[in-house]
Amino acid sequence: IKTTEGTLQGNGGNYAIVVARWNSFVVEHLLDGAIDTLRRHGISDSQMHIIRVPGAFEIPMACQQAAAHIDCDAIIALGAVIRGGTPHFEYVAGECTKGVAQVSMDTGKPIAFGVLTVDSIEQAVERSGTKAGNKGAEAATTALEMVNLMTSLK
Ligand SMILES: O=c1[nH]c(NC[C@H](O)[C@H](O)[C@H](O)CO)c([N+](=O)[O-])c(=O)[nH]1
Repeated sequence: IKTTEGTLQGNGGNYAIVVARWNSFVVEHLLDGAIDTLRRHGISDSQMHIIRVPGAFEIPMACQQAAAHIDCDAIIALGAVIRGGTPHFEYVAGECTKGVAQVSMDTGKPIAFGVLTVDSIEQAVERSGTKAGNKGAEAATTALEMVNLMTSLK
């Protein structure tokens, strides 16, 4: 059975990292995890481009513009949508998730989804470098693998 899969080897790919400013006390740890993971796989800082947006709702648009105008082989989307007791959470989390998936398919660019959608600040802290790992680091690993996969499929 022929199988193609991406390795986690460093590569010459360029990585756009779209980062939301909302809940930055958590999101900055996701960013640190993503950058550290890329560096440890041999990606140089010159292969990374950080794009900052106000909140998760703006992430899809920034991903779309990055895919269109920036030389990037993959995008890493980082943010934290924390349920604040308002229905706002549902709309923001839902639109961000749907928007990122849509942009990835429309542009053919891999977008690693490192946007936390959690019920509490504690859950967000757990997923940004404590008990439940670092979702930013995981997203960076996904991006590396997808860049290598895309190369293998060509
Ligand atoms: O990134 C987030 N944006 C949030 N809202 C802002 C939104 O992403 C937009 O920036 C805003 O609506 C302006 O368009 C959040 N909440 O409202 O809870 C949140 O938890 N996280």
